[in-house]
Amino acid sequence: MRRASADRGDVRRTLTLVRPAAGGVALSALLGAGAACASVGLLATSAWLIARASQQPGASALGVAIAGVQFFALARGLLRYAERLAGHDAALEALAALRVRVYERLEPLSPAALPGFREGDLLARFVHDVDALQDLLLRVLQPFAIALIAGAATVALLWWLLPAAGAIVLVALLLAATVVPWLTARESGRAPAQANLSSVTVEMLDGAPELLVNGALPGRLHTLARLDAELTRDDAAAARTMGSGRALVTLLTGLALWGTVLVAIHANLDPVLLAVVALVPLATFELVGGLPAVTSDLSRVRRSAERVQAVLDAPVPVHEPATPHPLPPAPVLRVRGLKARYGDTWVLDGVDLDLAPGRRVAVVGPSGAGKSTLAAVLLRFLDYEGSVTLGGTEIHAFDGDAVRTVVGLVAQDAHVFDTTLRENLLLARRDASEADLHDALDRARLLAWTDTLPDGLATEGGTAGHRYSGGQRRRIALARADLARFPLLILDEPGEHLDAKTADAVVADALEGGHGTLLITHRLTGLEAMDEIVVLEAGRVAERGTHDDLLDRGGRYAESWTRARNTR
Ligand SMILES: Nc1ncnc2c1ncn2[C@@H]1O[C@H](COP(=O)(O)OP(=O)(O)OP(=O)(O)O)[C@@H](O)[C@H]1O
Repeated sequence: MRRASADRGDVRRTLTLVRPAAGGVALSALLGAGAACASVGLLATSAWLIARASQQPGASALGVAIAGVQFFALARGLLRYAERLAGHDAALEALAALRVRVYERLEPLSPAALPGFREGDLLARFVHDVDALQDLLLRVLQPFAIALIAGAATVALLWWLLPAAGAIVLVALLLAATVVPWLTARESGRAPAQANLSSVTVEMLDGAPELLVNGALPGRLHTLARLDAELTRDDAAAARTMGSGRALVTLLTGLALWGTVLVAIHANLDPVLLAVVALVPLATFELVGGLPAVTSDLSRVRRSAERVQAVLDAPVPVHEPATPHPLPPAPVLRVRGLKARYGDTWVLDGVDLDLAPGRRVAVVGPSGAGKSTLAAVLLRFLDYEGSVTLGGTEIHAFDGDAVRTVVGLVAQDAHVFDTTLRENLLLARRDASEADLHDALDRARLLAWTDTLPDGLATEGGTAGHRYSGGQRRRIALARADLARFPLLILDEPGEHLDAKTADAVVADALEGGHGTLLITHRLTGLEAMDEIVVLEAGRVAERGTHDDLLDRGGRYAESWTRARNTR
């Protein structure tokens, strides 16, 4: 019960999101109702014309009816065309508004809070579920409104001709519009089943090499086949209930037709009008016949609304200011007593740090110490407590995107897009010239490699740049950061997954360029060049100083450094 009202709440909230399209939907429903009424009119005038013509009156007696048939036939076609146009226009407008809304919500979630959703599931929510929501307008609200208006018009016409016939059709229509959809209503499990299928497929494709090596692929394929069978079963069950619904409506239509004919005969109705009374309900029952599908669509839309609203309701990890402060001229970061958390778990507690152009700071510490979280705060991906100022102003007073024009990131898993090398570089600066690209590649030491590529910068890298080596991908990310010319740059594990020689070279090159550098690393080599090394442990600063200071102190850093040197 609580679930049903929560679903209704989600549908209602979805409706408020698509409110800009309300005018278009109302217009399209009116046009559709007009087309349905024209169908009723066409059937009525045709029935009258055929029945009257069989009595062989003069041509003048049929003139108006002939004009009526032409008018209704033409009006029906034109109105239906206009209805489709207006309806799809409104639905596409609503869809665009929804997609933008969901995307706007995903964007701030992506760096810190997306792990709450499985990748494929998120894709299904963004693509299938948002798509399904347009059906709320086109396949639920609109058909219902059209059936209501056209049904009322038919009953009114019949009531005027013969009240008993009007009453019979009214009862049959009410049964077809309420009891039949209620009988055939079923919970649609399509959205979750489709999301499961999508999650497992994405995960399987991403982890294909590991699954193959560990012999786990057959198991995954089996799961995939089971989920696929579930989806097929759900679709088949939906088709069966829909078929039963349609059969019940057909039965009601037949009974209503017999009923109207019998009462018309009993009332000694004029034979010409009897033909009209017998045929007119057909057009309306055709519309009502679609209502069982509407309830099944509504159930599907509810599931999708619930899933989309879950994304929209996910807590935002960072709050943007209502009126952002303009960026300061001096890109100087000052961190004092910084605390940060995920949910209720604090992962940074009392961190101090200073970063300015030309200054090099390394943050080292064991896995889970909070190094990447510190980067997330400085990049405005995560809210914080304590103080983090940029040019003297708290960074939460600036727009997050503006902060990220000052503080750049070369992430541990920097993404290389499935496009050309040139496009991957231009991501950092759209207006970069060939000379700029050349210089950036040179500084990232990629030129010797790119010069050997037959297609040069037009070389495609494949999915996530898998046609490049790990070192090349890392250097592409460095070249991108170089092009963007960030005054302050965070390098998150630039040497990770690279052999020691390549890693040392990448780190050394990354420090060049005059920008302020925050180097996050496990590797303790090459840190002699840093102005300060901050050792984080469980979110707190355990030690800080230069490489020599820390070695002299003989603490945690000196211990780790000596151990690392001995294993080299
Ligand atoms: N998005 C997240 N949601 C919840 N907890 C998180 C999230 N990201 C990190 N954590 C937790 O916060 C703590 C600090 O993680 P963080 O990634 O900052 O550590 P790290 O020092 O960068 O580790 P590593 O060196 O392994 O990358 C860890 O306990 C981690 O499990």
